Amino acid sequence: MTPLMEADDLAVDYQAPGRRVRALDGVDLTVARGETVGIVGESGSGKSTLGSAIGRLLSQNAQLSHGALTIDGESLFDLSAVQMRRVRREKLGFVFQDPIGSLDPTKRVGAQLRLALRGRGASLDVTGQLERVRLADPRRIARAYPHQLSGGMAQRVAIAMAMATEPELLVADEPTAALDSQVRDDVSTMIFALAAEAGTSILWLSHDLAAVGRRCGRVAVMYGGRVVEDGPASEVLARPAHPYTHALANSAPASAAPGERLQPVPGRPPVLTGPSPGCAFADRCGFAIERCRSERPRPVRIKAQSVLCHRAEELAGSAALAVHGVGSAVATTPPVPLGGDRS
Ligand SMILES: Nc1ncnc2c1ncn2[C@@H]1O[C@H](COP(=O)(O)OP(=O)(O)OP(=O)(O)O)[C@@H](O)[C@H]1O
Repeated sequence: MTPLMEADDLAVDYQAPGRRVRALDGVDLTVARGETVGIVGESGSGKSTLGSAIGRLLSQNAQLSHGALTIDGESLFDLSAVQMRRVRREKLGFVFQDPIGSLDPTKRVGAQLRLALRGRGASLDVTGQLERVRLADPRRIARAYPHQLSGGMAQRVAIAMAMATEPELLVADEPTAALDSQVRDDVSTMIFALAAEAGTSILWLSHDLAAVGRRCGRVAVMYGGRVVEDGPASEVLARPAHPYTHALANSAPASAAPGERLQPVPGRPPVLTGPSPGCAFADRCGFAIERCRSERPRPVRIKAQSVLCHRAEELAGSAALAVHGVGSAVATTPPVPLGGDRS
């Protein structure tokens, strides 16, 4: 069956002053209908570029270098602007980190919600849409301007807009990172519940491994603009098969026992100016051999995981990649199931 979303060897560059930055260096990833996929990785690994590419919402200085991105079999970079707007309207929803910045500051919430819903086949019942995202006193909220809302309220409005048409895929780029910790969990729970009701797949871009492990069925780990490990969240986070996932999982806050110091991933992530000749993690990897620096790894299957590492088979199951903590947090909480396949 055609996957809902497929990135095939997707490479995207940014032209920055005086240099070119390769943000995506051959991403391979699929999202099936009804799946919840978390994308994790350090800053600069390419998560937001991938999320924006899915809506063809990349900044003007971005350029597709090669590869393809399809939604429901339609190749996004081959569509006209009109066709792309249709795909966005009918199939995609987006929620970003900065909720107030994603709303129009000059328009009342109700007016912009109505504008966003018009022509999208969604209910124009603005109050009802605000109630769905559990906003108390929706009439008052509809009359408010974005600056009169708290971050949590504004994010709920943005979620109402994104979910009103029951999109097939919701791309959520760190949607709770700017919120207070007590609101964060409520907002995440609500997004996953609304998606489950609507049968919407989720691509959840996040730094928070533990939250991804609790909420997503699958996790894709990005490094240097590639997906270096992909598989069931409980497996990837508890029994990583890529040295980078291992380092990341051990640096995640949930992996530290009380009083224990986190072990940051040693070194700094790369800023690529072109295709990486080998594994982009080689300079920071304790297991790297010469081949890692000169030959790009191809995907290897390790149990349910797909891994980009020359030494994955050798390292599989060894104590060298044991994770403390974050994996057990994941294993005890099954991900929220989605509402089923709409095809
Ligand atoms: N508009 C831009 N112009 C130039 N370079 C950019 C631009 N946007 C992103 N980059 C660069 O592209 C690379 C990937 O960035 P991206 O924002 O996609 O990563 P990320 O994993 O989402 O990071 P974060 O978690 O910090 O949001 C980085 O090296 C970043 O500096």
